[in-house]
Formats: sequence, C-alpha cells, structure tokens
Amino acid sequence: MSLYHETADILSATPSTGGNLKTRIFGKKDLKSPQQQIYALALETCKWSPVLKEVIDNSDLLCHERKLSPLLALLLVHDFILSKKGIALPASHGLRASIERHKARLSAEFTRARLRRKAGSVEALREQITAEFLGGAAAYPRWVRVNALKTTIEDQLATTFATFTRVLTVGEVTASPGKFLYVDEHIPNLLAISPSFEITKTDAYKSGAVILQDKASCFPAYLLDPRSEDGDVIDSCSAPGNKTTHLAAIVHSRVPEREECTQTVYAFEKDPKRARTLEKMVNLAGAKEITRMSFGQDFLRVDPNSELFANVGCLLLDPSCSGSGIVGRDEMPPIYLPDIPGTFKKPLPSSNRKRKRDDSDTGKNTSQPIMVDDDGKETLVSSEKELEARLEALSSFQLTLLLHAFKFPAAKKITYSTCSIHAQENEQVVLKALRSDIAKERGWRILRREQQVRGLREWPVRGSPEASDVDSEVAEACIRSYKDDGRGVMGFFVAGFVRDVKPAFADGDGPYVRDESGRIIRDSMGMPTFKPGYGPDSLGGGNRINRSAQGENPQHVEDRAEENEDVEDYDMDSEEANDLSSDNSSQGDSDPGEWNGFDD
Ligand SMILES: C[S@@+](CC[C@H](N)C(=O)[O-])C[C@H]1O[C@@H](n2cnc3c(N)ncnc32)[C@H](O)[C@@H]1O
Repeated sequence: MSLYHETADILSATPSTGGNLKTRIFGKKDLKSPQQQIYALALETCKWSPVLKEVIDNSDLLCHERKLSPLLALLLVHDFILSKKGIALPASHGLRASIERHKARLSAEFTRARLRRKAGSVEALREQITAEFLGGAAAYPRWVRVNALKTTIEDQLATTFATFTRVLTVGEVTASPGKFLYVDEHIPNLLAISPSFEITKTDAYKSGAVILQDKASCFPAYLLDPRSEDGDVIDSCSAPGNKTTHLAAIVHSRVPEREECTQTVYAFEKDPKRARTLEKMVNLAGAKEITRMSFGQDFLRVDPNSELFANVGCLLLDPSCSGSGIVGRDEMPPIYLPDIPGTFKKPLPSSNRKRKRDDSDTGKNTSQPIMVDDDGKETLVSSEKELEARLEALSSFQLTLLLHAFKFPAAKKITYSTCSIHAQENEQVVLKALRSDIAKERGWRILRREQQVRGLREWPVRGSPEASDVDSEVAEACIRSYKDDGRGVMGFFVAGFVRDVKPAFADGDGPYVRDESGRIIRDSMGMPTFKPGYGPDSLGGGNRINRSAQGENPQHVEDRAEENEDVEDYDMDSEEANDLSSDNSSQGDSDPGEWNGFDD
C-alpha cells in the first residue's frame, strides 16, 4: 500500500480507534511506509486542509477524478503543491497522474486561496496557516535549548535568531504574531521563541546545535547540577534523550579548557526501539564522547555495586508516568475534507476529536477516555477506580526505581521527575522514598529549596502541601509546573535527594569484600553483591559493544537515519521526531534479561 493510502487509512479511522495521531501511527506495527513520513504527511495535510479543501472544491477536481476519495485528494494535492519533492510516486503512477492532469487549475486555485487570505507569498501564507493551526497551542512558546556541546547562546542569538525581536517576558513571545525571543531567566541556555517560526527547517536544528525541549523538561538535569567532583552520572530512563544530552552538555561545560572530560554519563533505556532514537539523539547532539548507552537495558537489573558504577555520584530518574502534564496530548488534529460531488455538503469533522470511545454505528457514545502514558502506552480508564489502579501501578514502579537508585554506593545526588500532575506519582512517591529503610540506612534526605541551584530556588511553583502530608519542607523542596498557568510550560514535577558520602567505598560500616579477581562480592553492609546473570560480570565486562547481541548492525542505524531525511520537507519538531516509537509498553513487560553492556 502506498504512503498515501496508508496515511488516508490512519486519518479516516473512526474516533473509536482511540489514540491521538502520534499513537495511532507509532502504535501501528504493520505499516509499510516509514512511520515518521506518514506522521509528517498526516500532520501537515491536516494543517493545510482548510486551504487545500478550497483548492480542490473550486477546481472541481473530484468531479473530474471520480476514483479519488476526498482524503486521498487532500494528501496528494498537499504534496503536489507544498512538498519540495512533489508527489512521492513514480511519474507513471495513476494517482500521481490524476492530480498532475489538473496542474494549471490547481496552481491557479492555490494562488487565489492565498490572495483571499491576503498573504503576499507562500511563506507568509505558511505562517498564517501555522498560527491558525496552533490555535490554543499558540499560547505556548517553542522552547529551544541551546546545546552547549555544539554552540553558545551568543552564537545562536547572532545567527539563527538574528532577525528576532528580544522581549522581556515569556508572555510577550506569544502575544502577537511575528518573530519574538525571550532568554529564560531560570534555566541557562534556554530560549522561548514564537511557535509559528519553523525552527525545524534551520541548520541549527538539523545539526543538533539547538534542541526543542520544554522548559520544565530542563529542570531535572539543571537541578541535578553534576559537577566534576560528583563523578559519573546515570540517566536511568533515557529515551528519547532530551535529559541525557542536557546532562552531557552540563558535564561538558564544566570541563576546564584544554582538559579532558573524565566523567561519563551512563544512559539506560529498557525499550530497544526507543533506545535507537536515543542513540540518534546522542549522536546528533554531539554527546557520544561523554555518553555510554546501554540498549534495551532495564535499570532495575543493573547492579549498583558493580565496579563500573563505583564512581557514580549523580542519578537522574525520569521514569515512565501517566503523561498527564503533556500539552496537546489528547487531541487528533482537525481536518477539513473537500466536498464529494453530487452529495450534500458534509459537515466538517469536529475540530477537536476528543479521545473518547464512541460507537458511531449504533449512535451510542460510550465515552470511555483512554489514558496515554508518556511512552505511548494506552490504558482504557472508564472509571475513577481504573485511573486509581493505573496510577497505583505506575507509582509503585516509580518508587521501586527510586529506591534502586538509593543503593548506588557513591551516589550523593538524585533527581526524580515526571510529566504527570498526579500527586500519587509525585509528592507521594517522594514521601514514601524518604520514609523507606534504604533512605534511612544510607542517609538520603530531600534537597531543600534553599540548597537548590539558583534558577530552581527562584522558580515560584512548588509542591502541594496537602499531597506532601503537610510537610512544608518537602512541599517547598518539590518543584512543579502546570500547563495553562501563563508560564508557557507543560505540567511537570521534580524533586532532588541528597546525602553526604564519605570518600569512595566508605559507604556504610566498612569496606567492600572482594574476591581473588578483585570483584566486589559483599557490599559495605556485608550483603552479597553478585547474583548470577546480573551485572556486567555475568557477561565478562561492562564495556561490551552490544549491537550484535541485539542483531543490530551499526549500518542499519545509519540507514534508518537516512530514511528519516525524507521527512525534511515536513514540519516535524524534535519531540515528534524523537518520540518515534511511542508504541512500547513501559512497565513490567520486559524479559528479565541480563546486562547488555554499553555501546562504546
Ligand atoms: C519519560 S520517558 C524518559 C524521557 C527522557 N528522560 C527524556 O527526557 O528524553 C521514560 C523512558 O524510560 C524507559 N523505561 C521505563 N522503565 C525502564 C527501566 N526499568 N529501565 C530503563 N528504562 C526504562 C521507557 O521505555 C521510556 O523510554
């Protein structure tokens, strides 16, 4: 089936199919065309559909080409008029011919549609259409993290953003159309720019010099504040890699000139498919030297007492969560279909097809909302009870992960974050962790507000006192953000934990016990550390290149990266591009396999 038929199928699926555009595409296993190409075509066609509908209706295309469905016509005319490469079919293909036969008429109608909108050029029309399409989302700026591994904020202000007008508040960025820019006051190297600007078309974006990352999503790495004296860093749940590359940039920025970086960022990602996205992002961001990735590795299976991690002083935990803080998560984009000749005008599909299960055939609307977590995993939540059960499962996994992080012998700083607004996944996990035996044994405490890095100490939105069991120190220490509160960020939560650590291997009561080969077999608490099948020892060392173990040929990774180039014509932002594989299931579904080693 062609790209156009597959995309039409996705867009014509009834609301009962459930899911938003992303989950419908990336959750589908049997697509022949590249998922990101289908996604970009579908999204751009929806965006342009008010104009394309006019062009198709006024040119009588569907009267002349009876075999074309309205959706197929929209998709083909989109590419014919707006894609640099035109229709992605051989010149002799019937579908392509059915559009190109009407070349003159379609082009003329497109010009008329542009002039009716008083747009002086196609570029001006594109800006107008993008702003209209963004609708409510236009209240959110585009957050752009300047990647210190590749460039500086000064360079970017003088090049990529040279034509922007600098404003003093984030609200001004979205208040009126145009090109506005705000240098964030809380997070270093972060900019907010007008959402209609097509940053994905810039060299800075394509080269990884700038990364699209919501402001709140920059909180964890900044709060963790890894310094050279903190040793190595772990990112336990890494894909698609926004925070991993942010960590690497912070580590890099602290290496004195002419000195080598001695720190390593270890990045774990349980889902092998998402791990490939992580790899692409790490490479593009120039973070490969500092980062060591372990593909398909469950962080819970990592032995904290392995020698490889003896120098790990910081851990960032950003586990799977309900994703309830994500902006625009629940919606399918509106699409305006051309009229079918000889029929009554079809009413336009509702502009916000809310994610409810409805049974259009029977006329019954069963209204069963679907919860999509931040990995794209879908759960039907038809009652409060089901939501509670889902949150309970997520929070128990999140707590397990946090308690596992507490076990790293040299660790002295941890951040825990979610893009959820639910207290069960946030303050409640923090409280349970603080009250745990391991926290008490190892001396973990909350990172109090006054101890936090300046930007986050000054960030005004804090944890909920009720959710923190009225512990005001914990509530103040927790950092939150809410969508729709005018600050232009997504809903997010982060808290930090700290403890004092004596010099390496002095954790707890005494030194480690090693076997003849030097391997640690008992930790400082006298507990055995080696379990067969766990940790790097089980495969004879942690530095093994693991691609072949997964049947992954490095060349294939390159090939896929090249395939993705095809979507350059479309506006696909990094969250979209990076979140290529939202189809994984995130919890409790892994083969309790073994250590896969790090990619070198
Ligand atoms: C919220 S996303 C991480 C986003 C990432 N930190 C970023 O900023 O780009 C959670 C990720 O954790 C992965 N994950 C879930 N459980 C895991 C585990 N036990 N070990 C390693 N990765 C895990 C999921 O597959 C998912 O990719």
